[in-house]
Amino acid sequence: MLNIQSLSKEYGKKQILNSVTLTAKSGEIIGLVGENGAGKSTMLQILATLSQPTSGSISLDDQSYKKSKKHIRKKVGFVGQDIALWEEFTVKENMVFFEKLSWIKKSEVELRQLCRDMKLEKWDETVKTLSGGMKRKLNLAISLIHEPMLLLLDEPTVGIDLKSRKEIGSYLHDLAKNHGKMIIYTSHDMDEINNLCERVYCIGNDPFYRKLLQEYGKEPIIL
Ligand SMILES: Nc1ncnc2c1ncn2[C@@H]1O[C@H](COP(=O)(O)OP(=O)(O)OP(=O)(O)O)[C@@H](O)[C@H]1O
Repeated sequence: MLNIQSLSKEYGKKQILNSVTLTAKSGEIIGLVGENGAGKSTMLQILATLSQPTSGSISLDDQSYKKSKKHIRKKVGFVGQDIALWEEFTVKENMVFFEKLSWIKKSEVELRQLCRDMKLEKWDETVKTLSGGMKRKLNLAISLIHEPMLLLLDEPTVGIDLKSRKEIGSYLHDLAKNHGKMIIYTSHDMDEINNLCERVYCIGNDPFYRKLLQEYGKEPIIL
């Protein structure tokens, strides 16, 4: 269970997140929408322990973010908007490198299967020769090596072709429903959010997003 209580974030005098309270259970996929600059990435970065909230508390499976950062990091997978890969290494070398940093060990066969699950077959190709979408698939595969229980995905499918998006969506759905992962997902693609997420939160009380969510038959939940 992820438990976020009265979470606020300010940058200087600018309030980005204002007393956010939200809980998520194993198997849930939660969508975050909102205009550019609303605070979606800020929220994910805090949940990934990469940024500190100004106030409020977070716990994952009753472990406090404040007290157990090291343990929390073992349970969280994060795919940020920026691609973070070794460009001169092959796909395989990137997977093996990040596996070495992981607390869960994986064989080469398992690492290759993770890439296949993301519809990435280019095992021996240098990352710099891959397309943007392929790099995103590799980033996603890397985020799953340590089998996180909470997966934070910040616009993970930007640039990924429609067929692969659909397949990755099914894979994420399976991860949540059959393997008990919690997933928090941001995207500007409302169809994607609508298909994947049972609960959708709007960051910032913007009438445009309230209306959009209603049009999609989602109860708008405002943060
Ligand atoms: N390190 C920082 N210092 C100061 N302000 C910041 C910092 N990081 C983000 N911000 C500001 O916080 C606000 C929220 O940014 P954030 O990246 O979370 O928005 P977002 O909803 O993810 O936007 P987008 O849809 O464009 O990705 C923005 O106004 C941004 O300028």
